[in-house]
This record gives sequence, C-alpha cells and structure tokens, in this order.
Amino acid sequence: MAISMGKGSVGVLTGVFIASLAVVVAVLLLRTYNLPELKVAWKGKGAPRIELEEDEREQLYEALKAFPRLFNSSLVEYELVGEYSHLFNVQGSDNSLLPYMLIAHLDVVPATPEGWDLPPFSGEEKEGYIYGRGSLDDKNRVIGILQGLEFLFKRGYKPRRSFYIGLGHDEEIGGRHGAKEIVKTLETRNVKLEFLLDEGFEVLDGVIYGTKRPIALIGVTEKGTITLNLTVHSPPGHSSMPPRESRIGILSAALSRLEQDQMPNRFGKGPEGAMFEQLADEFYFPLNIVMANLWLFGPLVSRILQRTPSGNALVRTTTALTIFNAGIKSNVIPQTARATVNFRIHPAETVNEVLKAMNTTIMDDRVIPSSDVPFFDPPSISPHDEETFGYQTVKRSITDVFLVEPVAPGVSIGNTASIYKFRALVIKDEDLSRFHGINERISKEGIETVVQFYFQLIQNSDTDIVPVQSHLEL
Ligand SMILES: CC/C=C\C/C=C\C/C=C\C/C=C\C/C=C\C/C=C\CCC(=O)O
Ligand SMILES: N[C@@H](Cc1ccccc1)C(=O)O
Ligand SMILES: [Zn+2]
Ligand SMILES: [Zn+2]
Repeated sequence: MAISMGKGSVGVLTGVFIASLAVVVAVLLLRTYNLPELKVAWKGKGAPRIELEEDEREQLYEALKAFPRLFNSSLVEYELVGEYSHLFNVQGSDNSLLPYMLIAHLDVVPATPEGWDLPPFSGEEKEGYIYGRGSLDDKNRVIGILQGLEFLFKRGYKPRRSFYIGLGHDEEIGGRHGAKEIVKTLETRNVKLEFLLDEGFEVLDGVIYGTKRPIALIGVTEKGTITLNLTVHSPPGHSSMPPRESRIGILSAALSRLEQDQMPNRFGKGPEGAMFEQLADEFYFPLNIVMANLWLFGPLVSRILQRTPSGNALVRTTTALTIFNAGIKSNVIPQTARATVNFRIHPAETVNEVLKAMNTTIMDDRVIPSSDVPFFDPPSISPHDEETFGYQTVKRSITDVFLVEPVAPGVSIGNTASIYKFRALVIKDEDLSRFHGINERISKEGIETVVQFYFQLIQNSDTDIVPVQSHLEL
C-alpha cells in the first residue's frame, strides 16, 4: 500500500542549475509586511485548531479511494498536511530531472441557493452543465489532476520526471494552514521545483472585446492584494438620544469616499500593456492597429477598458467593499460599525501606496483599519521565454488540447501566489459573473477537457527538449 500516513520520505533532489521555485512560492505565501506610519494592526489570530477524530480520518481515506490506481501505485507517496490538505509525490524514473508541482484548492467560497437554477451544492446537471459552487473555482482542477493521473496509470504510464500534487483546503481564506504547511514541508525536504502550475487564467472566448477567436492566457504574474477591516467604535446608548454622528454614519461616509475615489487608471504602466500588444493581430480591424500602437492609443484603450468590471480590473487597483456590519437592535445605538474592503493592486503600485491613498481618502481617525488575512505587493513576473521549460510545457499542453488558440502570457486579476496560472476551460464573457457568483457551472465537455489537459501536461513534462511551437505561431 503506497499510502503512508506520516511523513513520506522524499529523496533529496540536487538540481543545481535552476533557482528554487519552491522558495519563491514560500516567499510569496509567507512574507508579511511592516506597515510603517500607517495604523494597521496585524492581528493574525486563527480559529482554534481541532484534531480529526479517528473515524473522520477513516472516512476521509475511504473517500480518497475514488482514485484506486493513484492510491495503490508504488510510485505515489501520499500524506495529509495541515490536517485537511493533501500532498502527493509521484516518483519519476529519472532523478536527474527537477520535479514540478501542480496545485489546486478544495475549498470554495460560500453560496446560498438564492438565484441559482439548481442548488449550489447539488452537483445537479441541466442541459449539459453541472452546477455547483467550486465547479469552476477550483474543483475541476482537483478532479482534472487526479483523474488525469489515474487514467495515465490505467494506460500503464510511468512518469519520467517526478512531480508533486498539492491540494489545499483553505485557499479562499489565504492558505495559512494548507498551502503554507505544504510549502514548509517541501522546504524542510529541500525540494527544488522546475515549475509550478495553479489556477488563474483560462481560454477566453469573446471575453476580450474585439478579438477574432478564443485566446488562451497563461498567468505569469498577478495583482497584489490587501484586505482591511475598517472599524468605528464608541460607547452604545439609547436611540432616543442619538449622537450627532453615528458609527454607521461615520463608516458609511468613509466607505462612500473610498468607492467614489478609486485608485487611478494605470494602464500600460504594468505588464498588461505588453499583453495587448502581443495579441494585437488577434483583434479585428481597426483595433489591431490600435493595440499595436499603444504608445499612441494607450489612453484611449485605457478609457474603454475601464468601462467593464473585468477590463477595469486590468487597468487599476480595484477597491471592493465586501462586508458591512453594524447594529443589533432598532432602538440601540450600535457600539461598533465594521466593514471590509478588498483591494487588488495593479502591478505598478504597492501595498504601502494603496494604504497611504486610502488614509488620504478616508481622512478620519475614528475609522481604524486592521488586517487579518495575508497581503502582498504585485509579485514579479515568472519567466516565459522560448527557453523556459515550465511555461513552454504548459503552452504546448494548451495547444495540444485546444488545437488552435493563440497562447499568451497575462496578468491574473485573482490571487494565487503561484508561478504559472491556467485553468483548461473555455470561458465566455457571461461566465465571468459565475466565479464567486451564482450559477457557477461547468459543461460536461469542459470537465473532460480539464482531465485531458493534465493528461497532456504530465506527458509533456516528461519530454527532453523545450517544446517548439509548430502549428500555432501566427
Ligand atoms: C477587456 C477585458 C480584458 C481582459 C479580461 C481580463 C480579465 C478577465 C478574464 C478572466 C478572468 C476569469 C476569471 C476571474 C475569476 C477568478 C480569478 C482567478 C483566480 C482567483 C483565485 C480564487 O478566487 O480562488
Ligand atoms: N484566491 C482567492 C483568495 C485569496 C485572496 C487573496 C490572497 C490569497 C488568496 C482570491 O483571489 O480571491
Ligand atoms: Zn480558486
Ligand atoms: Zn475563488
């Protein structure tokens, strides 16, 4: 039985030529910032830790047997990390090759049935689509990776290059126990990686206005992020004697200023400009000319982009008010009003710049900011030239599966703190609202494609040479 419950023994890999991507990931996931001169308290309190009961552990292992070949293969070492996250090491035949890593997350954001055509946790099917929270984000990739490998084993495939699979359980709240513990585990074993692939971008069909055909984007960087709680405190009292300004009033005014006074449009100051330039030929006339000449048309394009939520996300640091809480009784002046604001930081800006701008906009000492989830500056750009094995292997796997789409590097608007970001799904404009929204769903062909993608990726990772694009360059 290849399932080992404790720490599996992973051979120490001694690749010397390539920088440790694991360390990069660790840095992205672990770093915290000092927030000088700004009133931000790092709280960092997590929920109380609980241990799994023995019968729960049994139940968990039963469920995992859904992939019999994977769990019975002598090539696979499996362990539970951070209590609910899963780490697999698939042993390749050639130890001179650096391993790679595929990661995905099991957790989802909440959903209530309101507005859904089918209940969000039913997994029910309608007209060829399976509905459910997580079907796009990110369970299709969990299933795709595991099932892709399962089917490869079924065909007798023995990987040449070793690889890891990491399935986190708390990504949507920052990955503190899952991804972070997985990184720590790999670090203590001195594991170095050739590349790492997570979620982040897709094959975009009609999402980018004016494009002629679907375009696959591989995320090579992403926006920075910070989430702040804004709190206004003061003693409660009887509603018959209200203070001139209430906590709710003070906080609402601050939030309204934040929403009105968005961060500036920075289009072209980050890598998003290059993304459009590279894709210029993919646009219909005259947009192809426009995109190829952003030095001239940049300001025009930036104004057009900011009109839609997804385009706007590309051109500026976004300010999203996501939680608002105050009051418990209709005749009691509340003691506390509290709101949460989630910023996604444009690559040309930093956490500190955003905090400074926010303080200037709010201009009210009674509004106290604090943060209890990870935050980071926009990360550096992962290599994606002709020589980069990881990028080229992902790219080739995309063209193998989707056949004709152009593939280009992009800036992911969601946060993943990873090296390369791609979901093997075709996304249309109308699908954007399904992420963290209602009627999240995946087509049956879609889930098949995801499995095929990992099927290809695992095999392509075992080839010798940096794959050369044949059928696709324009
Ligand atoms: C004109 C618009 C130009 C380009 C469009 C840019 C961005 C929109 C394209 C694709 C976005 C697709 C999905 C966004 C949703 C999620 C972000 C990805 C990962 C976040 C991680 C997570 O929430 O678990
Ligand atoms: N990936 C999720 C949750 C997350 C946010 C911020 C940092 C890390 C993870 C998102 O982009 O919304
Ligand atoms: Zn996700
Ligand atoms: Zn998500």
